[in-house]
Amino acid sequence: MRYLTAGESHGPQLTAILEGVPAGLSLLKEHIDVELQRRQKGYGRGRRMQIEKDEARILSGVRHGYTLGSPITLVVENRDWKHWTNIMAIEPTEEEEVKRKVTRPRPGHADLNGAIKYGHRDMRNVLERSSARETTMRVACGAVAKRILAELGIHVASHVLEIGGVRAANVAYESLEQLKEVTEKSPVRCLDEEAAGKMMEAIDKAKENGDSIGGIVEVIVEGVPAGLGSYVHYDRKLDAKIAAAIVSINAFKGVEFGIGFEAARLPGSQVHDEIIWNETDGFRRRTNRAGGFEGGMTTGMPIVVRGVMKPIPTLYKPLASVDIDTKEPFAASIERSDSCAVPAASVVAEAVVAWEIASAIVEQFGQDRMDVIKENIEQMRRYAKEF
Ligand SMILES: Cc1cc2nc3c(=O)[nH]c(=O)nc-3n(C[C@H](O)[C@H](O)[C@H](O)COP(=O)(O)O)c2cc1C
Ligand SMILES: C=C(O[C@@H]1CC(C(=O)O)=C[C@@H](OP(=O)(O)O)[C@H]1O)C(=O)O
Repeated sequence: MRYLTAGESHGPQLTAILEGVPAGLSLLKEHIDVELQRRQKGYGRGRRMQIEKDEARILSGVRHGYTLGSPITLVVENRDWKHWTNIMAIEPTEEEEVKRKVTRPRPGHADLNGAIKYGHRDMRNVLERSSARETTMRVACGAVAKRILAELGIHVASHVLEIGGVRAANVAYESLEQLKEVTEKSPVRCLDEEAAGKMMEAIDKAKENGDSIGGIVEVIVEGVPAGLGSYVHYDRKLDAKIAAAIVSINAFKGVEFGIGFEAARLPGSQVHDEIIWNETDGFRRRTNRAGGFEGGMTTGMPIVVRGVMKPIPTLYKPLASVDIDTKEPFAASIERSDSCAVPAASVVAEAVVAWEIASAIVEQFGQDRMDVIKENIEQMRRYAKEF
């Protein structure tokens, strides 16, 4: 499966075309809208999220509630477009252009590199597309992937582990259902209520100071059979694909699986997961420090992947920059901005991970039909149990 997204942040709409989604998947607009709304929540976001009410329209590839196997087109309207029509669609006079042009690149955003790469003297032509508004469509595509996974008994959830240096305690959760219940109620999508309060304080403080903060999110996937992905080529390793998907999210700079970077500091005896066997479950691991991957393939244990999000680049107290026209030093331009988008980004992380896993399943277990995929995956599960 693959998808492309299109659309400017302040243009009329966002579009995604999804290719290779199997036929016979039950898919309703509501399945997508629930996920879009989850992405819009989260403490620390700016005023834009009060303007937008993201909902999807399904324009192709679905009939009477089921996918057809043909390309699926999804669109989401930008409500903010009506405030930006002038700037986005009407050609300015020379005088207006000088006033409107964005010429002061923000450190940490795509402005300067994008302007150099595409030859734009008005960096609005860069920021419109480099904006994380695009993650709306990644969540829409992820919602379709989650529908595939749910039909196969595979479930995805996420939570926020850290914001601005405040770390959640290792709160054990009973099940993914319970984890979802708690995180959906938390304004910062955190399992640890006490830490959540401190995270919100840290966000308030950053905002007051005209600053921004980042954090760490964790995505967990349960029910994935062993042997998904492959060790035979670099580009068939599923953990590598997931790592790329996480780092492709705007402002994500690092990724780890299981105990992650901690593995560098521990001896092998405390890193690798011992193999056990019993009649009912077949092979399992005693622990899951590997986070569900060995050799680019799933182990059958839950997938646990974390992503690091840097602080938002747009600061109300802007950093030093240089005007690209005058070459004079200036404070970078101030665009309306979030102070922290880590909770929202955890929903995006879920979506991109779900997409990679669903794609690997469709590729490995029969590409065209949901019923065939279901049968094949059940057969693989039986085979692994009896192995
Ligand atoms: C959900 C979400 C919301 C974001 N909101 C903002 C924002 O309001 N202002 C901003 O400057 N950057 C925001 N970002 C981050 C930028 O889009 C990102 O830093 C920029 O595209 C540069 O890419 P890079 O940080 O991956 O190098 C957001 C990111 C995400 C995931
Ligand atoms: C619009 C979204 O996020 C935007 C991501 C973003 C950026 O630079 O990445 C900048 C802000 O855009 P604006 O200047 O219009 O407020 C965020 O609001 C969204 O998540 O839907």
